[in-house]
Amino acid sequence: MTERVGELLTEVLERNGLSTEDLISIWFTATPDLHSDFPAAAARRLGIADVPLICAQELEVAGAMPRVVRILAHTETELPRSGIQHVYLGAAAALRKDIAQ
Ligand SMILES: O=C(O)C(=O)C[C@]1(C(=O)O)C=C[C@@H](O)C=C1
Repeated sequence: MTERVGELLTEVLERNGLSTEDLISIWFTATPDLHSDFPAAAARRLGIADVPLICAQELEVAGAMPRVVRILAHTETELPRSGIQHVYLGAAAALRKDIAQ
């Protein structure tokens, strides 16, 4: 979990030209089958220490993709909404083919 969440956060920051200083808060969700750690702990291991973080469980919907951590990050940015890169790694790219980069 730590490695993959770190990878996702790093991609979100890099692809949007952001640094950890631009982060206001981050909301994580994990599917109900993930129990090894809090995604927020992975963020702190990346040095994101002074940012409010929250973890919640994704809805348990029949047929939903298992083993997914989602991040909703609130950030400072000059980018217009159309310029924001939405990051879906691996199989998760199938979840939002319309916005996954
Ligand atoms: O964007 C995702 O990760 C999705 O799985 C899609 C979607 C949605 O329908 O918009 C579905 C469930 C999640 O809680 C978030 C968003």
